[in-house]
Amino acid sequence: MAAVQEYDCIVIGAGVQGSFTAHQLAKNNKNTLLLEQFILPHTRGSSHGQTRIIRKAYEQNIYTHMMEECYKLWAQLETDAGVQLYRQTGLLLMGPQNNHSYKQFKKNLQNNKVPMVLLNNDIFSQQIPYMNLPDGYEALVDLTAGVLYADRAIKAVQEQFQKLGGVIRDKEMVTDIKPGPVVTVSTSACVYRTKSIVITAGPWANKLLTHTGLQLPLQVVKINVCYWKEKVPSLYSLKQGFPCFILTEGEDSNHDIYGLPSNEYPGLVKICYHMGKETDPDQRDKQTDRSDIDILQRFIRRCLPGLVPEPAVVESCMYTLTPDHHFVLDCHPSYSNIVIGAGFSGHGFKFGPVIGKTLCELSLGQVPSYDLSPFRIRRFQAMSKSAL
Ligand SMILES: Cc1cc2nc3c(=O)[nH]c(=O)nc-3n(C[C@H](O)[C@H](O)[C@H](O)COP(=O)(O)OP(=O)(O)OC[C@H]3O[C@@H](n4cnc5c(N)ncnc54)[C@H](O)[C@@H]3O)c2cc1C
Ligand SMILES: O=C(O)[C@@H]1CCCC=N1
Repeated sequence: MAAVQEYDCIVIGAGVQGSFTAHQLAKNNKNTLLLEQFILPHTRGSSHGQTRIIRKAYEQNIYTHMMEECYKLWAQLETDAGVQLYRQTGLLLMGPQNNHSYKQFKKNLQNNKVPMVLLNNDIFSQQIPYMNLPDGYEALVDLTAGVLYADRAIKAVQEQFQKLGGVIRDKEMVTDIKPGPVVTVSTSACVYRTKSIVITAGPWANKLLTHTGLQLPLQVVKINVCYWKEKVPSLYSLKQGFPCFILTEGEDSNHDIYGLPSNEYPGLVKICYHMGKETDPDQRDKQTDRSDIDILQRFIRRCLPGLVPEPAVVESCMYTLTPDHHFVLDCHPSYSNIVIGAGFSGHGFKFGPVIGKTLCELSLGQVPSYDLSPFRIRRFQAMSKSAL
């Protein structure tokens, strides 16, 4: 039988959040192990794929504030790794006139002096040809926004972690956690002992937390990641200057619709609905609901006449939603040496560097750089069922 191995810290889950957390711990001279259940890279969680939107446009000040530092940390990673991870495109935000959420986005951008432009109907048609602004909608552009090259980013941060002596073990599923002043972590291959653990297991968070007697009010949904063909190649391409976009609360939908310019698959534009149907993460492909695609087709027929209104490619990804769609960044209520990063609710990628820094601070018992009250577990109160 293999000897029990010891680490200062073990991070469980090598998606974007676990990878940045492990890197940050290694930067703080902690002997760190990053465990991943699947062979890396894989496409079965929430962090795979080539692109994600990065933006400062948020309704809540805390996110815009965190993004200030995130942009700097993304740039630092680009320099350290010698790869381009960010491409500025701007983010076109469209919302119904007098809509509370849209007004809040605008106000928050203005309060934070984020470079942006307001588009009236005439300017909209000049600046964003081949797109129709829905009747009664307003539009603005967050000029700081753009595309993150997601799969490159994860590879880069994992390589930086390993350069600092960090260890990644993939194809090693955590099967048990025994809390205590020293935590015992059992996997499909080994047993480890460590002073502290960080759980960044994405859609599997509650499955892992069972071992610690905690369940969070998380809902896992499958997202149909749809790519739509341009009728004329490059009409909506990154090279032609087409921006990322978000349509807040579409005319016939309760959730946002968002898109990125064609780039990763030439001639195909990624446009998705910001909600999906519930799934067990281990049974993702059994969830075959496509009602979101009907909503997207109606939107595309009305607003993007240069796209074929039938998805050319549909891939799968998962969101792990909290009831308020804010993250969980906290210590376990009963064990201060178990730190949890979960519930990134479909908008966590861009925050990876700051999430990593924050979870590392919690793990080291340091005062967090940000006010974490919106992200604390206690906000769920009655909802979180602690078996302790
Ligand atoms: C379609 C889609 C579009 C998105 N668009 C954007 C966007 O434009 N901008 C943005 O900022 N965000 C976006 N997001 C959200 C963002 O991608 C997620 O918030 C982020 O990837 C979550 O990362 P994570 O590390 O928490 O989870 P994951 O990436 O799922 O990582 C968790 C990891 O833990 C591993 N794991 C779980 N259980 C175990 C175990 N027992 N043992 C070992 N390993 C385990 C899993 O295999 C997995 O690799 C999008 C998400 C999706 C799905
Ligand atoms: O986080 C993002 O920017 C994207 C787009 C809006 C909905 C969710 N993810």
